[in-house]
Amino acid sequence: MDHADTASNPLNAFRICCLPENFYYVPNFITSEEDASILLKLPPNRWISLSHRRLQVHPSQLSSSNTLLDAPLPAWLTTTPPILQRFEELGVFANTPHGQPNHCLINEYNPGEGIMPHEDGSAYAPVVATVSLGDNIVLDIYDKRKGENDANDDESPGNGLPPIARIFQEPGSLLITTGEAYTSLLHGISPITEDVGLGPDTVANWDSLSEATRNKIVDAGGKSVRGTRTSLTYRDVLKVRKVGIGIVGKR
Ligand SMILES: O=C(O)CCC(=O)C(=O)O
Ligand SMILES: [Fe+2]
Repeated sequence: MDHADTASNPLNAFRICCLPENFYYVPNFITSEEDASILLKLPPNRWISLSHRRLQVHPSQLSSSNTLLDAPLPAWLTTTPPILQRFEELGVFANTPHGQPNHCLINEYNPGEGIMPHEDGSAYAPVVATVSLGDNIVLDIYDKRKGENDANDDESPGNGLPPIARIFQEPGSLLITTGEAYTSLLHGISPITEDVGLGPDTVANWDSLSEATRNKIVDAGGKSVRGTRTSLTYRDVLKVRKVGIGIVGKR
């Protein structure tokens, strides 16, 4: 690691090497106590059931034109624990229009659940910061281009080819996806009950995992059994509509 490089961009210390730019994996971004306390604060009445996961959207869903109605994110997603301050220290949203996230999608996956390969799209600045809670999970990364042999296979997002990389996310970790990694790649989570074939050659961020995690995977023969894993995916919505000002000004 180059010190000058890290001084100009603190995230450089966490870049996952050998993947398209840029994925950053920050282990222990929050403590296990903070992890547990956020899970307890998730409002039970905000879940939207989808076919292979549950979802919450804070502060609210985007409009059909991808516009966010201006409203603060709740304190349990921003200040207690001080997640936004930690983003600032790392410069996560330093180059986005609002300089900080204004939107958070929360996903919950039980064993056997997942999310199809997809891209997050142009409603957001090209930065997603994902805090993982509860348990381990593997994120699969796919090339967006179609494979040469599957011209008729529009049904297979991620072009039907195997993932180009796998990123193992421990609870308490932060994964940042930005730049080319945001715009040129797809990501997804397989709807399976255990992630298999894991090791130094198959997990892109293997060297950043805790020793305990690595030992557990190795002892299990490259396997990690899924539990319930929740993700907080922070984003900066480009179009924001302020409410109230126009009404106050009118007579
Ligand atoms: O749960 C994750 O880590 C991925 C979620 C995701 O891709 C999304 O919400 O767009
Ligand atoms: Fe996504």
